[in-house]
Amino acid sequence: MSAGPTSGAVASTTGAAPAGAVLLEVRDMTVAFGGVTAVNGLSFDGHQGEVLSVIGPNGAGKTSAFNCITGFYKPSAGRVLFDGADITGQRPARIAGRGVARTFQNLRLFGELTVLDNVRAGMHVRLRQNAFDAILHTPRYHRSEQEATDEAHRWLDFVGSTGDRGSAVRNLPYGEQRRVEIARALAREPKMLLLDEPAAGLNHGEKDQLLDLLRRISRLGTAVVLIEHDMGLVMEVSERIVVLNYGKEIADGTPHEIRTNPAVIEAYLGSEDAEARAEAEQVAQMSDEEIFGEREAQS
Ligand SMILES: Nc1ncnc2c1ncn2[C@@H]1O[C@H](COP(=O)(O)OP(=O)(O)OP(=O)(O)O)[C@@H](O)[C@H]1O
Repeated sequence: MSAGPTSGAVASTTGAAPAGAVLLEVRDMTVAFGGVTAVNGLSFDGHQGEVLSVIGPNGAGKTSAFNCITGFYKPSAGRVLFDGADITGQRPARIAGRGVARTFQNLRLFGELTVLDNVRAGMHVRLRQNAFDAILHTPRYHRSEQEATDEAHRWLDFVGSTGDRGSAVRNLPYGEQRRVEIARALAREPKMLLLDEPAAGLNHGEKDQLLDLLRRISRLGTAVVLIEHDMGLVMEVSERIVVLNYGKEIADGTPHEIRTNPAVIEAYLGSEDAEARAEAEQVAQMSDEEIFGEREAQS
């Protein structure tokens, strides 16, 4: 078993592919629910070590696309390739085993389990234990359990979790629970991490911490794919942005290209959804210096 974030083990698990290599290939993906076509012929790539955001007004098909990539839905048509392998329609556990981890729009932690056990649950697939070890509690089993506990602590440190790690996770404030969910996903040492609206419900300070965390995850060599409505965060953290509207991709480019793309502005401003219009206004009011200056200063 690897030794967690402080050892640099995560970067090594991202495989031999060179930085920037294509990791995820979504090809002509369609997702239909009865009469509703949630995703309509979507194609995009995700690259190793990249922060990619998928944005679009409510109902644009972002979560449905995530669900297909991670095996929670089967696409009605099209293919998903990850790290060169066709994963279309595979079960979530199989896809996770290939190095794809995710978090959910609505938290999916084991509420009654401790914070520590929630994170340890994220790494059980990697533990070198067999039934023999587990039943007889062999020295190898104890060693492996201790290593898992140590590693869970390191991931919780990494995400900046400060809550009581021995208490039930449901007792933690919401922002803390979000961090624990990310720690659990990272404990799988994924090649790619998909985050569905990680800033939802966070206060200003927590969003700043999330921005910093996303950058640190990216520096580990893990590709990050983000669904997010907070346009300030999206513009600041993303290397590339894919924009969906009514299930179709309407743009794919850098934050600057997306911010000035007339089709994107129209999709947001033309939306009946007040939240989407507010997002568009938020971005329109930001200057390039405001969005990119801080990033350049830190890079
Ligand atoms: N399980 C489902 N059954 C039926 N319709 C669904 C299902 N999941 C999503 N849809 C529909 O598919 C469309 C796309 O939904 P989806 O949740 O993927 O959009 P989204 O871009 O993630 O939206 P949001 O930003 O609000 O989370 C919507 O019209 C939605 O009502």
